[in-house]
Amino acid sequence: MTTASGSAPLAVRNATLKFGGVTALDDVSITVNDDELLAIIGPNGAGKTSLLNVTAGFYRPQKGRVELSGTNVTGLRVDQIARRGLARTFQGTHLFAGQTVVENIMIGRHMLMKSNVIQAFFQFGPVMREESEHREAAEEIIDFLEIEAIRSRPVGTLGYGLRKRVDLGRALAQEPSILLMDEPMAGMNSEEKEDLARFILDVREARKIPVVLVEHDMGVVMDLADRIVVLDFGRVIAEGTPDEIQNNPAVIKAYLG
Ligand SMILES: Nc1ncnc2c1ncn2[C@@H]1O[C@H](COP(=O)(O)OP(=O)(O)OP(=O)(O)O)[C@@H](O)[C@H]1O
Repeated sequence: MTTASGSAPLAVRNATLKFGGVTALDDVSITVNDDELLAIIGPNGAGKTSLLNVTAGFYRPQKGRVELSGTNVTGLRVDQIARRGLARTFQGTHLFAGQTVVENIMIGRHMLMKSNVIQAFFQFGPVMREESEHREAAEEIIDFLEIEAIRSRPVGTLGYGLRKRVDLGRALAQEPSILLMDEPMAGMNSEEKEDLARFILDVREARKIPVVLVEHDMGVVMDLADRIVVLDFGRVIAEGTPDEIQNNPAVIKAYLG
């Protein structure tokens, strides 16, 4: 399935990324279709985070390209790609520990704000209206993620599972058309994993956006993914449904070494 324009929401085409002598990605191509959850798995050092970083504009591949709905975005800055609808959550979290939950979620909204300081000076009314619309959107996300009780707490005082949920809230506040999640379950206990898995399913239901999930927890991957791409030593070694991947000899070999 593709968008109305006939292009997939995200395509990475023949990306090669090298760090000195290390080839992190070697001619990697992936396509993410409308409304699907694509998981990217592979042993440590396989290139999963590098692939997300190339996609989000943190790294520019030496070869290949990244397309969002058919538009080449290779070489654009991270914020330019984010404004084109790509949001991500991070390994660990990228939140401001001293700021409250609401403030951190509002940071995601700022990406969308039209007003600048000069407008704020001359056009108080419209700017206030815009600000209040963004506050309302942030409040909806807080409801959706069931974090009302902690809305005024500094993020640094929260446990890991809740911080990850706020990070998801910050990403959703950007109103993305595609969401990348980098090892969201790492460091979580099983209850926190179940909670986050439920929210990922809810996001898909409510927003109808594709999600790209890099994750080591195979139980989570097999439960959530529509399709899986397997990387090993920077190359795609398999691609298929969870059933196909679990029975793929090349995948079993990569994991068992
Ligand atoms: N900034 C960097 N500088 C140098 N080498 C890097 C850098 N980032 C990644 N690499 C190397 O690129 C390769 C792929 O790393 P990457 O982090 O993408 O793998 P990964 O599959 O995400 O691993 P993990 O599951 O351990 O997070 C590794 O050999 C890694 O050491």
